[in-house]
Amino acid sequence: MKKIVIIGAGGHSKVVQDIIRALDGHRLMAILDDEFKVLKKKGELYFGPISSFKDLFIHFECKLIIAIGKNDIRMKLVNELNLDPMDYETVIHPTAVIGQDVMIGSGTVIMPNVVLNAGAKVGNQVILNTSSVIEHDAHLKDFVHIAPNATVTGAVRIGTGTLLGAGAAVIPSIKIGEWCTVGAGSTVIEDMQDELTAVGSPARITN
Ligand SMILES: CC(=O)SCCNC(=O)CCNC(=O)[C@H](O)C(C)(C)COP(=O)(O)OP(=O)(O)OC[C@H]1O[C@@H](n2cnc3c(N)ncnc32)[C@H](O)[C@@H]1OP(=O)(O)O
Repeated sequence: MKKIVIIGAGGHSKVVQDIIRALDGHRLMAILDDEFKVLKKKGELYFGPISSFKDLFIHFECKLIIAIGKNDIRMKLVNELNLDPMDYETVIHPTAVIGQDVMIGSGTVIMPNVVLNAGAKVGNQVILNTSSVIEHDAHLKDFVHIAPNATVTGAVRIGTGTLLGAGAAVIPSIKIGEWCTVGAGSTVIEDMQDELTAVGSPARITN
């Protein structure tokens, strides 16, 4: 039975907790967030500040998930914790459909009803949120978040830390840079350089 420690106690964490409960062979052991001051067991679960993961790692063989939706904060924490990628659990909801020759990085969370098609590559600490579709041969770098119902079509490239908003779509072979934001419901039909925001259909740059 894999023991799972979740960092983060917000809305995204609630969904990740549900996924762990839905997975055979996994047991949720702790929720860590700096809103908790000291490590304490309540019922079946430990609650404590983020730093208390070290105590848990000493006493138990466990894996960590950073369940924080904001890409920059997730990256900051990964850098601060400086752990081996093997210390992070990669989570795939049982209803997700995963194609052949797919690569999925460490700490990545794949939510219910996601479709990840053949030849896709997904980096570390990525969120593929509920019912998103990642088509064949698309490549997503680390810390990307594909929000619910968004569609990444064939051979698209998405850079580190980019958020594709809920229900957004990207047409085939488009390249989106690092730390971009695509508004909810928008349609990206042209390449985007780093650190840009685009909204609308077709999506237009707003910064
Ligand atoms: C499980 C979960 O909940 S996952 C959550 C995933 N998150 C999302 O999907 C949210 C995505 N975020 C958005 O769509 C936001 O609107 C952003 C980031 C694109 C823009 O946010 P802000 O910077 O606060 O922009 P603001 O609201 O001031 O709008 C700026 C302009 O863009 C327009 N705009 C903003 N968002 C959109 C959008 N999604 N589509 C079209 N136009 C938009 C506004 O109407 C406004 O236009 P105006 O200048 O003509 O009045």
